[in-house]
Amino acid sequence: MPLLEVTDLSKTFVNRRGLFKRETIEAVAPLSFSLEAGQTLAICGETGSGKTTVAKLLVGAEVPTTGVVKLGDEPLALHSAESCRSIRMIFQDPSTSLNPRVTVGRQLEEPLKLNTTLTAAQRQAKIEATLVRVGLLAEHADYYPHMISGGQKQRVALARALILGPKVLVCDEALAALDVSLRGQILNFLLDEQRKQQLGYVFVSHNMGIVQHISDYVLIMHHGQVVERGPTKEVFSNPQHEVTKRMLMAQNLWGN
Ligand SMILES: Nc1ncnc2c1ncn2[C@@H]1O[C@H](COP(=O)(O)OP(=O)(O)OP(=O)(O)O)[C@@H](O)[C@H]1O
Repeated sequence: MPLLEVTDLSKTFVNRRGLFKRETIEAVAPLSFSLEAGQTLAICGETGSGKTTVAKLLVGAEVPTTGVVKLGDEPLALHSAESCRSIRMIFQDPSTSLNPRVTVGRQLEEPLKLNTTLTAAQRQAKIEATLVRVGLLAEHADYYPHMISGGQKQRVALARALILGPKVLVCDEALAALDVSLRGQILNFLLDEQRKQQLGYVFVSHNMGIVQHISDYVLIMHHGQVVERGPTKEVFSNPQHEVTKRMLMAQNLWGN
């Protein structure tokens, strides 16, 4: 049985234009896919293709127009404790996703307070262990975000995503803001965690180099539709759709 099974997930936004006019945007046309434990599915596409909307639908940050997300054989209810614990998201820019006025420790404690029955001492121990797990120090719990570097902030974001022991991580351009060497370190960490914990990753990115390195399967989106899908190796070595070819060529990964 797949770890995550998505059936006919779609999102249509309705924007008001003036008093009487409405404009509908089909950001994601009905989309189905499944993800096995320990595997990575990449969702790629150019700007505005619907990638981020898919990521937000998976973690319940947007309400779907249609569709079901199942974790194992259970449909996930929006904002249920189970979905908050099991599917966690890492955003592109940790400097905007971390609260500048709250210490790292308190930001990590928040999901524990909301989703577990751990005592204060148990929460503290969990926070320190998780900071060490992502390559930081226990003392970083007392720091404010402005006191640490961009790479360390991304590790805090990882710690916050991992602290509840999720089964699926959704990474939306999570490495885009990092320089190449930090990106390599975080990528290796993600791959290591995946191997140890059998995590499933949904990796949203327009960086085809990273996608090639990290993913087993790939979906290419264009204007809300999936235009190409398959095992990453096959799609990258023999792209069929114009958009896939264009993205690979633009990043010197095909046809040169
Ligand atoms: N809250 C919203 N209200 C109205 N339209 C929206 C909303 N969020 C996204 N859209 C529209 O849905 C479409 C898909 O947007 P989305 O952000 O998912 O694309 P994307 O592929 O992630 O793009 P990018 O790489 O630029 O982040 C776009 O046309 C966008 O303008």
